[in-house]
Amino acid sequence: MQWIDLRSDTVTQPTPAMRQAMATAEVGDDVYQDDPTVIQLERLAAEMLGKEDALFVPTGVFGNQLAVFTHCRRGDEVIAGDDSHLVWHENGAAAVISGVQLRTIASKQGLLEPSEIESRIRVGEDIHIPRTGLICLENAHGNGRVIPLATMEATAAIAQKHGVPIHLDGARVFNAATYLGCDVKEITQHVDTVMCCLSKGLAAPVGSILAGPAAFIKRARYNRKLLGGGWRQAGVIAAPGILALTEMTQRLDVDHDNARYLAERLAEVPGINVDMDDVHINMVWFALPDGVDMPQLMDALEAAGIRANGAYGGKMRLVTHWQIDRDALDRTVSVIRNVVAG
Ligand SMILES: Cc1ncc(COP(=O)(O)O)c(CN[C@H](C(=O)O)[C@H](C)O)c1O
Repeated sequence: MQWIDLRSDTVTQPTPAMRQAMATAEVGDDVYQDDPTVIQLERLAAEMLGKEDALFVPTGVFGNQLAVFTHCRRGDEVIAGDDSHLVWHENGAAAVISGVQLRTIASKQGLLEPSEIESRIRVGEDIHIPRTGLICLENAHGNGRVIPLATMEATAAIAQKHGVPIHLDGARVFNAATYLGCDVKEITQHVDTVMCCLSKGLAAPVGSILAGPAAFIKRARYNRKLLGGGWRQAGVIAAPGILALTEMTQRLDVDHDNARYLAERLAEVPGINVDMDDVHINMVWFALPDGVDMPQLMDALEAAGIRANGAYGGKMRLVTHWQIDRDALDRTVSVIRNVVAG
Protein backbone atom coordinates (compact mmCIF):
# COMPACT_ATOMS: atom_id res chain seq x y z
CA MET A 1 0.00 0.00 0.00
CA GLN A 2 1.38 3.46 -0.89
CA TRP A 3 0.81 5.46 2.29
CA ILE A 4 0.59 9.23 2.47
CA ASP A 5 3.23 9.38 5.19
CA LEU A 6 3.34 12.73 6.99
CA ARG A 7 4.90 11.50 10.25
CA SER A 8 8.33 12.89 9.46
CA ASP A 9 10.86 13.42 6.69
CA THR A 10 12.73 10.46 8.18
CA VAL A 11 10.25 8.24 6.30
CA THR A 12 11.43 9.28 2.83
CA GLN A 13 12.21 6.43 0.44
CA PRO A 14 15.17 6.60 -1.96
CA THR A 15 14.43 8.00 -5.41
CA PRO A 16 14.63 5.71 -8.48
CA ALA A 17 17.96 7.36 -9.37
CA MET A 18 19.25 6.56 -5.88
CA ARG A 19 18.26 2.90 -6.23
CA GLN A 20 20.10 2.74 -9.55
CA ALA A 21 23.17 4.36 -7.98
CA MET A 22 23.05 1.86 -5.11
CA ALA A 23 23.04 -1.07 -7.53
CA THR A 24 26.07 0.12 -9.46
CA ALA A 25 28.15 1.75 -6.71
CA GLU A 26 31.89 1.08 -6.64
CA VAL A 27 32.77 -0.24 -3.19
CA GLY A 28 35.72 -1.13 -1.00
CA ASP A 29 36.54 -1.64 2.68
CA ASP A 30 36.00 1.76 4.28
CA VAL A 31 37.89 0.89 7.46
CA TYR A 32 40.95 0.80 5.16
CA GLN A 33 39.50 3.94 3.51
CA ASP A 34 39.25 1.93 0.26
CA ASP A 35 35.63 2.72 -0.63
CA PRO A 36 35.76 5.23 -3.52
CA THR A 37 32.09 6.13 -3.23
CA VAL A 38 32.29 6.89 0.50
CA ILE A 39 35.41 8.98 -0.16
CA GLN A 40 33.56 10.85 -2.93
CA LEU A 41 30.60 11.52 -0.63
CA GLU A 42 32.80 12.74 2.23
CA ARG A 43 34.80 15.06 -0.06
CA LEU A 44 31.60 16.46 -1.62
CA ALA A 45 30.01 17.00 1.79
CA ALA A 46 33.12 18.74 3.18
CA GLU A 47 33.21 21.07 0.18
CA MET A 48 29.49 21.89 0.32
CA LEU A 49 29.56 22.45 4.09
CA GLY A 50 32.71 24.57 3.90
CA LYS A 51 34.78 22.33 6.18
CA GLU A 52 38.23 20.74 5.78
CA ASP A 53 36.93 17.16 6.05
CA ALA A 54 33.80 15.09 6.62
CA LEU A 55 32.82 11.64 7.88
CA PHE A 56 29.89 9.45 6.76
CA VAL A 57 28.02 8.18 9.82
CA PRO A 58 24.96 5.93 10.28
CA THR A 59 22.47 8.42 11.77
CA GLY A 60 21.98 11.97 12.96
CA VAL A 61 22.11 10.89 16.59
CA PHE A 62 25.38 9.05 15.89
CA GLY A 63 26.80 12.21 14.30
CA ASN A 64 25.73 14.43 17.17
CA GLN A 65 27.01 12.05 19.84
CA LEU A 66 30.26 11.44 17.96
CA ALA A 67 30.76 15.20 17.92
CA VAL A 68 30.20 15.45 21.69
CA PHE A 69 32.46 12.44 22.30
CA THR A 70 35.23 13.90 20.12
CA HIS A 71 35.01 17.52 21.32
CA CYS A 72 34.66 16.84 25.05
CA ARG A 73 36.46 15.25 27.98
CA ARG A 74 34.54 13.24 30.61
CA GLY A 75 33.13 15.67 33.20
CA ASP A 76 32.84 18.56 30.74
CA GLU A 77 29.68 20.66 30.59
CA VAL A 78 27.81 21.01 27.26
CA ILE A 79 25.46 23.97 26.71
CA ALA A 80 22.32 23.14 24.70
CA GLY A 81 18.73 24.26 24.27
CA ASP A 82 16.20 22.61 26.58
CA ASP A 83 14.09 21.66 23.52
CA SER A 84 16.98 20.51 21.35
CA HIS A 85 17.08 17.04 19.83
CA LEU A 86 20.33 16.39 21.72
CA VAL A 87 18.47 16.90 25.01
CA TRP A 88 14.99 15.63 24.14
CA HIS A 89 15.42 12.67 21.79
CA GLU A 90 18.88 11.14 22.19
CA ASN A 91 18.27 8.77 25.12
CA GLY A 92 20.60 10.65 27.46
CA ALA A 93 23.44 9.45 25.21
CA ALA A 94 25.71 12.42 25.97
CA ALA A 95 25.92 11.24 29.60
CA VAL A 96 26.14 7.55 28.72
CA ILE A 97 28.71 7.75 25.93
CA SER A 98 30.69 10.88 26.80
CA GLY A 99 30.13 11.33 30.53
CA VAL A 100 29.28 15.00 30.09
CA GLN A 101 26.83 17.25 31.93
CA LEU A 102 24.18 18.95 29.77
CA ARG A 103 23.62 22.58 30.82
CA THR A 104 20.32 23.55 29.20
CA ILE A 105 18.96 26.96 28.28
CA ALA A 106 15.26 27.66 27.87
CA SER A 107 15.09 28.36 24.13
CA LYS A 108 12.89 31.03 22.58
CA GLN A 109 11.14 28.83 19.96
CA GLY A 110 14.44 27.08 19.39
CA LEU A 111 16.60 30.21 19.49
CA LEU A 112 19.26 30.44 22.20
CA GLU A 113 20.00 34.03 23.19
CA PRO A 114 23.79 34.56 22.83
CA SER A 115 23.85 36.43 26.16
CA GLU A 116 22.17 33.44 27.86
CA ILE A 117 24.83 31.17 26.40
CA GLU A 118 27.65 33.45 27.59
CA SER A 119 26.21 33.59 31.12
CA ARG A 120 26.51 29.80 31.33
CA ILE A 121 30.08 29.48 30.08
CA ARG A 122 32.35 28.46 32.97
CA VAL A 123 35.16 30.98 33.33
CA GLY A 124 38.48 30.60 35.14
CA GLU A 125 40.04 27.83 37.21
CA ASP A 126 38.00 26.82 40.25
CA ILE A 127 38.16 23.55 42.14
CA HIS A 128 34.34 23.40 42.13
CA ILE A 129 33.50 23.95 38.47
CA PRO A 130 33.58 21.80 35.31
CA ARG A 131 34.97 23.01 32.00
CA THR A 132 32.54 24.13 29.30
CA GLY A 133 33.50 21.69 26.58
CA LEU A 134 31.00 22.50 23.85
CA ILE A 135 28.05 24.65 22.77
CA CYS A 136 25.41 22.79 20.74
CA LEU A 137 23.11 24.72 18.39
CA GLU A 138 20.32 23.37 16.18
CA ASN A 139 19.39 24.93 12.82
CA ALA A 140 16.81 24.38 11.39
CA HIS A 141 15.29 23.59 14.77
CA GLY A 142 13.18 20.48 15.26
CA ASN A 143 10.23 22.81 15.75
CA GLY A 144 10.52 23.76 12.08
CA ARG A 145 11.86 27.27 12.66
CA VAL A 146 15.14 28.63 11.31
CA ILE A 147 17.61 30.54 13.49
CA PRO A 148 18.72 33.86 11.92
CA LEU A 149 22.32 34.22 10.69
CA ALA A 150 22.84 37.23 12.99
CA THR A 151 22.15 35.03 16.04
CA MET A 152 24.57 32.39 14.76
CA GLU A 153 27.21 35.08 14.19
CA ALA A 154 26.77 36.59 17.66
CA THR A 155 27.02 33.15 19.26
CA ALA A 156 30.19 32.41 17.30
CA ALA A 157 31.79 35.63 18.56
CA ILE A 158 31.04 34.69 22.18
CA ALA A 159 32.28 31.13 21.70
CA GLN A 160 35.50 32.39 20.12
CA LYS A 161 36.03 34.89 22.97
CA HIS A 162 35.85 32.05 25.50
CA GLY A 163 37.61 29.41 23.42
CA VAL A 164 34.60 27.08 23.39
CA PRO A 165 33.80 25.10 20.18
CA ILE A 166 30.33 25.07 18.65
CA HIS A 167 28.67 21.97 17.17
CA LEU A 168 25.63 22.46 14.95
CA ASP A 169 22.91 19.85 14.86
CA GLY A 170 22.21 20.59 11.22
CA ALA A 171 19.92 17.63 10.57
CA ARG A 172 17.99 20.05 8.32
CA VAL A 173 20.69 22.66 7.66
CA PHE A 174 19.96 22.57 3.92
CA ASN A 175 16.32 23.32 4.71
CA ALA A 176 17.54 26.28 6.79
CA ALA A 177 19.71 27.56 3.94
CA THR A 178 16.78 27.23 1.53
CA TYR A 179 14.55 29.24 3.88
CA LEU A 180 17.24 31.92 4.38
CA GLY A 181 17.98 32.02 0.66
CA CYS A 182 21.70 31.60 1.32
CA ASP A 183 24.45 29.10 0.64
CA VAL A 184 24.68 26.56 3.45
CA LYS A 185 28.27 27.75 4.09
CA GLU A 186 26.85 31.07 5.37
CA ILE A 187 25.37 29.05 8.23
CA THR A 188 28.19 26.58 8.80
CA GLN A 189 30.91 29.27 8.82
CA HIS A 190 29.75 30.15 12.35
CA VAL A 191 30.30 26.68 13.82
CA ASP A 192 33.29 24.36 14.26
CA THR A 193 31.53 21.12 13.40
CA VAL A 194 28.20 20.31 11.78
CA MET A 195 26.07 17.19 11.47
CA CYS A 196 23.70 17.09 8.52
CA CYS A 197 21.23 14.33 7.69
CA LEU A 198 21.18 12.77 4.22
CA SER A 199 18.24 10.54 5.17
CA LYS A 200 15.52 13.10 5.92
CA GLY A 201 14.29 15.61 3.34
CA LEU A 202 17.30 14.73 1.18
CA ALA A 203 15.80 11.22 0.84
CA ALA A 204 18.88 9.01 1.12
CA PRO A 205 17.94 5.67 2.70
CA VAL A 206 20.62 5.85 5.39
CA GLY A 207 23.17 8.18 6.86
CA SER A 208 24.37 11.54 7.99
CA ILE A 209 27.54 13.58 7.68
CA LEU A 210 29.77 14.98 10.41
CA ALA A 211 31.99 17.74 8.99
CA GLY A 212 34.73 19.85 10.58
CA PRO A 213 38.47 20.53 10.77
CA ALA A 214 40.70 17.76 9.37
CA ALA A 215 42.31 17.03 12.75
CA PHE A 216 38.87 16.77 14.38
CA ILE A 217 37.53 14.43 11.67
CA LYS A 218 40.64 12.23 12.04
CA ARG A 219 39.86 11.84 15.76
CA ALA A 220 36.16 11.37 14.98
CA ARG A 221 36.99 8.59 12.50
CA TYR A 222 38.94 6.79 15.24
CA ASN A 223 36.08 7.33 17.73
CA ARG A 224 33.52 6.12 15.17
CA LYS A 225 35.47 2.85 14.94
CA LEU A 226 35.70 2.71 18.75
CA LEU A 227 31.89 2.91 18.83
CA GLY A 228 31.60 0.12 16.26
CA GLY A 229 30.68 2.47 13.41
CA GLY A 230 33.47 1.48 10.99
CA TRP A 231 31.91 0.89 7.57
CA ARG A 232 32.87 -1.89 5.20
CA GLN A 233 31.51 -1.71 1.59
CA ALA A 234 29.30 1.29 2.44
CA GLY A 235 29.51 2.74 -1.06
CA VAL A 236 26.17 1.06 -1.64
CA ILE A 237 24.57 3.56 0.76
CA ALA A 238 26.99 6.42 0.14
CA ALA A 239 25.97 6.57 -3.54
CA PRO A 240 22.42 7.79 -2.77
CA GLY A 241 23.96 10.21 -0.29
CA ILE A 242 25.84 11.83 -3.17
CA LEU A 243 22.55 12.31 -5.04
CA ALA A 244 20.98 13.63 -1.83
CA LEU A 245 23.57 16.41 -1.83
CA THR A 246 23.77 17.10 -5.56
CA GLU A 247 20.06 16.81 -6.45
CA MET A 248 17.72 16.80 -3.46
CA THR A 249 19.21 19.93 -1.85
CA GLN A 250 18.02 21.80 -4.96
CA ARG A 251 14.31 20.97 -4.54
CA LEU A 252 13.68 21.60 -0.82
CA ASP A 253 11.74 24.75 -1.71
CA VAL A 254 9.04 22.45 -3.14
CA ASP A 255 8.60 20.83 0.28
CA HIS A 256 8.55 24.25 1.93
CA ASP A 257 5.91 25.55 -0.50
CA ASN A 258 3.82 22.42 0.12
CA ALA A 259 4.12 22.95 3.88
CA ARG A 260 2.83 26.51 3.53
CA TYR A 261 -0.01 25.23 1.32
CA LEU A 262 -0.91 22.63 3.95
CA ALA A 263 -0.79 25.23 6.74
CA GLU A 264 -3.07 27.57 4.80
CA ARG A 265 -5.61 24.80 4.14
CA LEU A 266 -5.55 23.69 7.78
CA ALA A 267 -6.01 27.29 8.94
CA GLU A 268 -9.28 27.35 6.93
CA VAL A 269 -10.71 24.54 9.11
CA PRO A 270 -12.84 26.05 11.91
CA GLY A 271 -11.22 25.52 15.30
CA ILE A 272 -7.75 24.60 14.02
CA ASN A 273 -4.98 26.98 15.05
CA VAL A 274 -1.89 27.24 12.88
CA ASP A 275 0.83 29.83 13.50
CA MET A 276 1.84 30.64 9.92
CA ASP A 277 4.91 32.47 11.28
CA ASP A 278 6.28 29.11 12.44
CA VAL A 279 6.15 27.54 8.97
CA HIS A 280 9.74 28.10 7.82
CA ILE A 281 10.66 24.72 6.32
CA ASN A 282 8.79 21.46 5.65
CA MET A 283 6.98 21.18 8.99
CA VAL A 284 3.48 22.28 10.04
CA TRP A 285 2.52 22.26 13.73
CA PHE A 286 -1.11 22.92 14.54
CA ALA A 287 -3.49 22.79 17.49
CA LEU A 288 -6.79 20.95 17.21
CA PRO A 289 -9.90 22.36 18.88
CA ASP A 290 -10.69 21.06 22.36
CA GLY A 291 -12.78 17.93 22.43
CA VAL A 292 -11.52 16.38 19.19
CA ASP A 293 -11.61 12.59 19.49
CA MET A 294 -7.94 11.82 18.79
CA PRO A 295 -8.39 8.01 18.44
CA GLN A 296 -11.19 8.70 15.95
CA LEU A 297 -8.97 11.13 14.04
CA MET A 298 -6.04 8.69 13.90
CA ASP A 299 -8.39 5.88 12.76
CA ALA A 300 -9.91 8.10 10.07
CA LEU A 301 -6.48 9.10 8.80
CA GLU A 302 -5.31 5.47 8.71
CA ALA A 303 -8.50 4.40 6.94
CA ALA A 304 -7.72 7.02 4.28
CA GLY A 305 -4.18 5.67 3.90
CA ILE A 306 -2.60 8.55 5.76
CA ARG A 307 0.11 8.19 8.43
CA ALA A 308 0.59 10.93 11.01
CA ASN A 309 1.92 11.10 14.54
CA GLY A 310 -0.54 11.91 17.31
CA ALA A 311 -0.61 15.16 19.26
CA TYR A 312 2.54 16.24 21.12
CA GLY A 313 2.13 18.93 23.75
CA GLY A 314 -1.34 19.62 22.42
CA LYS A 315 -0.15 20.04 18.84
CA MET A 316 0.14 17.76 15.80
CA ARG A 317 3.06 17.91 13.40
CA LEU A 318 2.82 17.07 9.70
CA VAL A 319 5.99 16.98 7.60
CA THR A 320 6.19 17.31 3.82
CA HIS A 321 8.80 15.64 1.61
CA TRP A 322 9.48 14.56 -1.98
CA GLN A 323 6.78 11.84 -1.90
CA ILE A 324 4.02 14.23 -0.78
CA ASP A 325 2.10 16.28 -3.37
CA ARG A 326 -0.80 18.76 -3.12
CA ASP A 327 -3.42 16.06 -3.79
CA ALA A 328 -2.13 14.11 -0.77
CA LEU A 329 -2.33 17.27 1.32
CA ASP A 330 -5.88 18.03 0.16
CA ARG A 331 -6.95 14.50 1.11
CA THR A 332 -5.33 14.86 4.51
CA VAL A 333 -7.02 18.19 5.26
CA SER A 334 -10.36 16.79 4.12
CA VAL A 335 -10.14 13.91 6.63
CA ILE A 336 -9.12 16.26 9.44
CA ARG A 337 -11.89 18.71 8.52
CA ASN A 338 -14.55 15.95 8.59
CA VAL A 339 -13.47 14.64 12.00
CA VAL A 340 -13.13 18.12 13.52
CA ALA A 341 -16.56 19.06 12.14
CA GLY A 342 -17.88 15.97 13.93
C1 LIG B 1 17.06 18.10 14.69
C2 LIG B 1 17.32 16.62 14.65
N1 LIG B 1 18.57 16.18 14.95
C3 LIG B 1 18.87 14.86 14.92
C4 LIG B 1 17.92 13.92 14.59
C5 LIG B 1 18.31 12.45 14.60
O1 LIG B 1 18.45 11.96 13.32
P1 LIG B 1 18.43 10.35 13.13
O2 LIG B 1 19.25 9.77 14.23
O3 LIG B 1 16.99 9.97 13.23
O4 LIG B 1 19.01 10.13 11.78
C6 LIG B 1 16.61 14.32 14.28
C7 LIG B 1 15.55 13.27 13.95
N2 LIG B 1 14.24 13.78 14.23
C8 LIG B 1 13.17 12.82 14.13
C9 LIG B 1 11.97 13.53 13.51
O5 LIG B 1 12.02 14.77 13.38
O6 LIG B 1 10.99 12.82 13.21
C10 LIG B 1 12.83 12.23 15.51
C11 LIG B 1 12.24 13.29 16.41
O7 LIG B 1 14.00 11.78 16.10
C12 LIG B 1 16.30 15.70 14.31
O8 LIG B 1 15.07 16.14 14.01
